[in-house]
Amino acid sequence: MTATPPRRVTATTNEDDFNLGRDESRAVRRRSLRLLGNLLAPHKKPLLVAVLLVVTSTVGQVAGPALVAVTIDQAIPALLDRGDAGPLATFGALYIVAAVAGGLAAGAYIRQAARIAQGVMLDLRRRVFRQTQRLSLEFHETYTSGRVISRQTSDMEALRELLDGGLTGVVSSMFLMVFVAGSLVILDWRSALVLAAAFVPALILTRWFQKRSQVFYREQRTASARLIVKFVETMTGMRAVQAFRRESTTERDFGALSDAYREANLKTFGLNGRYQPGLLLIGNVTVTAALAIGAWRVLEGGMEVGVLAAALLYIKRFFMPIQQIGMFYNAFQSAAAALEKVSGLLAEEPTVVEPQRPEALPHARGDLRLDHVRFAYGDGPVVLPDLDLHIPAGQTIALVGTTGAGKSTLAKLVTRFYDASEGRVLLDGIDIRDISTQDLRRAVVMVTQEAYLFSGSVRENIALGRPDASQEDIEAAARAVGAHEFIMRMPDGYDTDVNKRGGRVSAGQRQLLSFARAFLADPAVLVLDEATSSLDIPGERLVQHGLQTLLADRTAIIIAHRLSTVAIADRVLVMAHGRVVEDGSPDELIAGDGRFAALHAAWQDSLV
Ligand SMILES: Nc1ncnc2c1ncn2[C@@H]1O[C@H](COP(=O)(O)OP(=O)(O)OP(=O)(O)O)[C@@H](O)[C@H]1O
Repeated sequence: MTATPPRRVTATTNEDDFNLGRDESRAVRRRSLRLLGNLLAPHKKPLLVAVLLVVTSTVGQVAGPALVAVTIDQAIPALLDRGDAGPLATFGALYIVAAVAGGLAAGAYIRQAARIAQGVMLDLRRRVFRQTQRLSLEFHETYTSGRVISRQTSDMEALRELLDGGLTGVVSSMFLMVFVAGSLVILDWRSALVLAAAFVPALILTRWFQKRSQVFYREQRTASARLIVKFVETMTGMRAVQAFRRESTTERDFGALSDAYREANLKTFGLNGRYQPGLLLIGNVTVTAALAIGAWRVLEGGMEVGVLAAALLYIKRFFMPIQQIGMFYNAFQSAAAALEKVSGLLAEEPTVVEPQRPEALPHARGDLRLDHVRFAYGDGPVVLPDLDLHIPAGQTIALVGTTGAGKSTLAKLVTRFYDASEGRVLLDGIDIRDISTQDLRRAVVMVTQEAYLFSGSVRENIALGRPDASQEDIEAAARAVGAHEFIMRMPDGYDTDVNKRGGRVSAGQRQLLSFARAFLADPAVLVLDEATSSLDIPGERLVQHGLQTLLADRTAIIIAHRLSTVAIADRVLVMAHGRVVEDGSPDELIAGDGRFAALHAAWQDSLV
């Protein structure tokens, strides 16, 4: 028995686990913080300005109670005892100045923070988009598009919510707490001791809340991502869902996932429902205790009334921001969990890497060689054990074989969507890993079954691989593959929008458009996954004719599903279990008694 190979761990491997181990959790946190630091780095100066503004506004706020104390203890007695209104006017004016300066600075701080936050979001959105395009096909085949979508939508939204409102509040709250505590120590250290005693249970409660909510918020993010994945999957697979009457099953699954999401949300709210009243209670008890002790000290003559009033105001103010922090903790946890996921996606590395020192290949001839290629997807079983193959320039190969034989895999290796696990793929004698992606993509083009059309005009869709192509070139390509006539019959000809009414094309027409696209790109090697859908006979003839024009003079590998395609090939390769089991011209193989001869006979039978 062979031992199972260890699971390959990449940055996104553990993103669905919301109960991470201690080390893993730390590593994930560190990764998010690194990303955050990286995102904030270009905003150092604006950040400094924001800090100065928040400090100014906090000083304005903490000045209030201190001014109340001196007003009660000095200014009012001065007026009452000596009829001197001077101190009252001075302290009153100072109070107004502090309030106005604090308010203005707070406003400016909010605007400054918003500017930084929007800058960070813009940068992050772009990074995620760039990264998803940079990552290799291997990543996209395992990390579903729904997940990428939830990274770019709901996770971004969570971060935006935090940066737009929450964070600004939390930062100013924290400053306020520190300044209030400092002022209280200066004003009356005994009252500060009462506050310090209350701070301990508040801290314990906050820590308890933090720990549990971290798990709950991860759970919430995961549940929300699962919901989006399910939704996107159902929408993209709507035809299959309806064709196989899967509506009730998918609805049930979606319902269960929605329910899990609701549960996850409820858990976080439940936690908050205990945390906030807890804090409120601690705050009120502290104010009461400070009042009782203070009143006793005032009676004993150890404390002035104004100082007591100011101390009580400070204590009340100290607990206000904790509550605010508690409230924003929601947004913070959500955003932290979102940042963890986004940072995981950003930390992924493409499996197919651009060569360090690429060899130039501006004009490939199209000579292909697979030199003892061995291949497995990730840690999976070996799909191609040992493929040794030479395809001279200009040859048209038809690949046939049972399903799962490895035909598409071979195509993905030749186009370098994946790299061989062992052995080499050579184009004109150069290892394709040493050819720059740009040269390789120009030399080798893959036409897939789905013949994907992007929103836009027919012209733009044909010119996909050569956006600077002239109208003449585009039209010539369309004429060559036999697409010109039907394009001209469309409402706006080449300018018809493929997503609008009248721009909808049939499966065969779609294929012709993708042939025109490939013809215009003019690669030396063409890899073509023939559509399995059967076309009507005129449609098939049209496509066949287009295909023949497209193939002329280039090296071509066609994953063939039609007998007519095999007939135009120079050479047929029959694959089974990742090996080439028959190799020869169509005529040679038909004359023999191998698999292809049997397949050919069956095909012919199906045609009569
Ligand atoms: N992305 C992937 N990850 C893991 N295994 C894969 C992946 N794609 C294909 N395989 C496996 O590799 C093997 C070969 O698949 P491949 O798609 O190359 O076959 P094929 O000959 O093109 O089949 P078909 O004619 O049905 O398209 C199959 O066993 C398949 O399960």
